[in-house]
Parts: sequence; C-alpha cells; structure tokens
Amino acid sequence: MSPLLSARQVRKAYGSFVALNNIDFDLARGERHALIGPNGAGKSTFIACIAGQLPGVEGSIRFKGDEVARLLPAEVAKRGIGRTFQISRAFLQMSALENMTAAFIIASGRWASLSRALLAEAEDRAGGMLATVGLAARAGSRVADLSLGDRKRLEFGMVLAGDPDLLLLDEPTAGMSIKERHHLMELVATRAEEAGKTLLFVEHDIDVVLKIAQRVTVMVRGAVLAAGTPVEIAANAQVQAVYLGGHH
Ligand SMILES: Nc1ncnc2c1ncn2[C@@H]1O[C@H](COP(=O)(O)OP(=O)(O)OP(=O)(O)O)[C@@H](O)[C@H]1O
Repeated sequence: MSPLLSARQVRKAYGSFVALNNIDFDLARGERHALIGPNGAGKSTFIACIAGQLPGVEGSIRFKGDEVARLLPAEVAKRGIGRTFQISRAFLQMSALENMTAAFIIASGRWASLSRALLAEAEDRAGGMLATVGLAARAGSRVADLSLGDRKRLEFGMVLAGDPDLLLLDEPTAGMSIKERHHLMELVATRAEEAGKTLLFVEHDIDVVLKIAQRVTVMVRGAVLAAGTPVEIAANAQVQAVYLGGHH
C-alpha cells in the first residue's frame, strides 16, 4: 500500500543555517510513528513543515498522493492533517467544555453562521469528546485550573475534534511526570487506533517511545540517522552512540 505521507528531499534553512537537510520519510496509514533525536535535530521543524507552517520548504511532501509542501496551514488542515496547539492565554479563563465546543464549531466551518442548534450540537459533541479523553469530570473547570496532564488531554481532544487522518503531536508530554506521560500516550494510542488515525509524535522519553510507537525515525543534525521498529532502533549501534554519547 502506498504511504499516507511521503516526504522526499525535504530541506529547510533558517537564513544560512540548514535545519533539515534532504529528509526522506514515509508514514504508513494507521501507524504510530515516533520522531526522536537530540535537541536541535530538526524534529519540530519537520513537524512544522508537514503542517504548512514554515515558508521556504524545499522538496516534496505528498499526503494521500497530493503535494502539500507549499500549502498554507489552513489548506493542509482541510486535507486531513491536524496538529496540537497550546491553548492560548485568551482561552485559559474559559472552561474545558467551552474550549472543546469552540473546537467543534471551528471544525464544522460554520463559525460565521452560528445558530442555536449548531451551538447545541457542538456542545453535545464536545461533552462526548471530553469523556473520550477522560475529562468528563472537569468539563466545567477553567483551563487555567487544569493540571498540565489534563490540559494536554484537552488539547489532544481538540485536535481530534477536527477529525484529521493524520495527527501531529510535538512533544505532547513535555513537562509531565513519568506516570502522567505513560497515561497520556496510552490514551492517545488507544484513541488513535479506535478512530483509525495515523500518528506522528515527537517524544523525548525513550520508554514511552518504545512502548507506544510501531515505527521510529531518529534524526540528528537535520538528517535521518535511522528508521525502523522500536526493537531495531533500540539495537542500532549508531543510535546508541548518539544517546549514550552525551549529545542528548
Ligand atoms: N525560527 C528559527 N530561526 C533560526 N533557527 C531556528 C529557528 N527555529 C529553529 N531553529 C534552529 O533549527 C534547529 C532545529 O530546531 P528544531 O526546534 O526543529 O529541533 P528539535 O529537534 O525539535 O529540538 P528540540 O528537541 O530541542 O525541540 C535548531 O538548531 C534551532 O536552533
């Protein structure tokens, strides 16, 4: 089967600094794929390239066979690529339910013609999604009062509201305790599998990666060092050298 996403010779420079140097990368439909590597390897840059957030991306990124490398973020989203965002300050005073409702209204594309019926429907679906991500009991809580883990669950639910085929998660567990990290990523993996979503995530915790990912790509200094199953990657001498060699 042809890959859901296929990147070829992707290159991105910030001024004279080359952050991504001719990346080749394939993502199979339905797969949970982790992107790992030391700080500054280019992982976030690659995620941003796929999401259409960076100008001047060279090379090819095909999604469902179509070239998406130079589309705007909204166009990329429309084609079925969703990425998580930190909830912005303006929305922190709103409840979890209100944020999730907004996500469903935006996903419906009918923001401009908001009716009572649409609002009720969005609220209903938002309640269901909060339950799906384990936040039913926090529906009325202000986002500002949620724990980091609960906020990340909310952000994950909000990207699921857009019903993308491919979910991009850039360090979804940053700042969380080991236990919380495993809980969140188990939830993400289960929900992604149930909904038939493809998952590409950046994660620094190798234990989480080895448990959750079906395939792993290791990046170092803007290039792909290795790609394979978690077992292959864990046994790869070059990868071990990077992680044990003090570059991490
Ligand atoms: N807007 C920018 N302007 C200039 N250089 C940038 C910019 N964004 C990122 N870089 C540089 O590009 C390189 C890759 O950064 P990127 O954030 O993609 O790496 P990363 O693998 O995600 O790292 P981390 O694990 O620390 O998040 C780094 O050296 C970074 O300093």
